[in-house]
Amino acid sequence: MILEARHVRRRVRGRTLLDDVSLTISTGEVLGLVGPNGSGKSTLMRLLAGLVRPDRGHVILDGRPMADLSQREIARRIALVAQSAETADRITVRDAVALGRTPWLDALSPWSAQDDAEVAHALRRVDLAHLALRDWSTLSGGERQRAHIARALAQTPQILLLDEPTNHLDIRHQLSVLDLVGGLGVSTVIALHDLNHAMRCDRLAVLQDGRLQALGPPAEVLNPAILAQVFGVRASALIDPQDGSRIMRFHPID
Ligand SMILES: Nc1ncnc2c1ncn2[C@@H]1O[C@H](COP(=O)(O)OP(=O)(O)OP(=O)(O)O)[C@@H](O)[C@H]1O
Repeated sequence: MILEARHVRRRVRGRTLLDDVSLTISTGEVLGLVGPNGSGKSTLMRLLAGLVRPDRGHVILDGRPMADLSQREIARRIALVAQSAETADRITVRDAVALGRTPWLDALSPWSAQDDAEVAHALRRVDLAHLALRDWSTLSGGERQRAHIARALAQTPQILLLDEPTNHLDIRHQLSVLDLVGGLGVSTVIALHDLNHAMRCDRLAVLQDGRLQALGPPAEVLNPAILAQVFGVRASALIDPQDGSRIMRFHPID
């Protein structure tokens, strides 16, 4: 399953939010999307999810223009966890996650034991099985975030789009979400602000003012020129003595 943006542009009320962005998400890769606030990451996510259409260019899913696919066909292949995802209040966590099964259900395929198993598995993966019967409205921000990820996993997508999935999470759950994403084997686009977290991705796309500034392996993409131009910082690299991995410390450029 390959998802591709070809020269997409998105304008809203005379403002260009994305301009001539082209990228391909290959099977099984984790593509990180980074860029300053307002650079167009969420807009690109929504285009890739088929929620909005480009007014120039195309989004192509497995060789077919997204515009030719029904929402149901898209939802069987792509799951989005949006930044401010909301769910109706009077619902248990389990039922909220079960909504992820919707694209797979119809009169000929009613809810089955298989759907139960997918929901239970998704809840376990995000460490929420113990809260399955809780009322959604009682969850903390981070628990909600993990429940949204579980809902997306229950959808069993071939492509997962995660818009800043770690932003409400404590450090342990941030790491567990990143480990989970890395181990899923599902093509994933993940918008991140923490550039050290972004280093774990297979490739990075850097957006600035709606334009793609760089695309490639993280160590190449987050070079001094891009860090200065796009993020307004310089980095010093430190080596973790425990495993030899490289960590960046950032300093503002005056
Ligand atoms: N419907 C809209 N009408 C007008 N401007 C919009 C609309 N939606 C988004 N924008 C603007 O488009 C730009 C890109 O927004 P977007 O949410 O894609 O950025 P982002 O990179 O995800 O930002 P952040 O890191 O702050 O979440 C922003 O300047 C935003 O204010």
